[in-house]
Amino acid sequence: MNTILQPLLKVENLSMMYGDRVGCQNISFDLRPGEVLGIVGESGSGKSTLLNCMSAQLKPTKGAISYNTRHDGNRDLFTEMTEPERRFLMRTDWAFVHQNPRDGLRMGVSAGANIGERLMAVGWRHYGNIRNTSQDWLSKVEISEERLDDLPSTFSGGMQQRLQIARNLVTEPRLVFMDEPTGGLDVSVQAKLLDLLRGLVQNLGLSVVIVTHDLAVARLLSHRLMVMQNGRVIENGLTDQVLDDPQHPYTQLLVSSILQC
Ligand SMILES: Nc1ncnc2c1ncn2[C@@H]1O[C@H](COP(=O)(O)OP(=O)(O)OP(=O)(O)O)[C@@H](O)[C@H]1O
Repeated sequence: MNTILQPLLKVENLSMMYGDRVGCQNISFDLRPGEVLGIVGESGSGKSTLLNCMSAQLKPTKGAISYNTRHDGNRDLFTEMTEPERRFLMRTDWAFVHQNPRDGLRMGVSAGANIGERLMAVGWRHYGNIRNTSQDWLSKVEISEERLDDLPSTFSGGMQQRLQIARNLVTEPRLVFMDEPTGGLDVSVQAKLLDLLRGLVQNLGLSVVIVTHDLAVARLLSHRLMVMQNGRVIENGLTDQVLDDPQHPYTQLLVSSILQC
């Protein structure tokens, strides 16, 4: 069988409860290689809970999540992988872009070290190569190479976010989780960042799960869209289809509220 066509990530009947409170409930879907999946919904609908479970940062109360590993095929994240194996995945095959770049960067070390550190985590040792690759990635995310030795705290919010993206993508992960990557930025900065992200995702053929409350971001980046409400997925389909012809009343409301803005 051609492994390329197999799902990279498989989520089956996933539920997460916080005591009596529902985080997310009965969620199932596959993520294929090279696919960008957008998750939208109002605040408190369960988007972050789902993203955190999928990225193994939160152990679901029920259900299964399996990942098609490079060497051992499909493995369940929680019943078949150990904690060190999950952490290794996070440093190598996976990446996580946080809404607040401060959560994804080390603010006390230089921009170059932020990028180089990820390379060292996957075994790079040659200082010159690490520095050159870090420099290349700075320019890929449109930051002047002269800023290589500067601390991220001397960067603007948009630059910090681009640095976080460089740090995450430098090791060529197969799967990238993004939590509101353009949230908290000015509209003009957002547009530029979105353009950059779209180019990188296409060129690198990344599989991405992106949580956003912004339908314009979802439309621009994602192939497929899941709409969440009260912890459940209420609509799921190709992005254009969901946004142009929403079936669920809540999605219709969401789409029409954007059109009225
Ligand atoms: N650590 C927690 N303890 C208890 N309840 C939680 C916790 N985290 C989330 N919840 C609850 O789970 C539900 C889903 O929250 P979640 O943060 O996943 O939503 P969200 O769609 O990501 O919201 P937002 O867009 O505001 O980040 C909410 O009812 C929330 O109150």
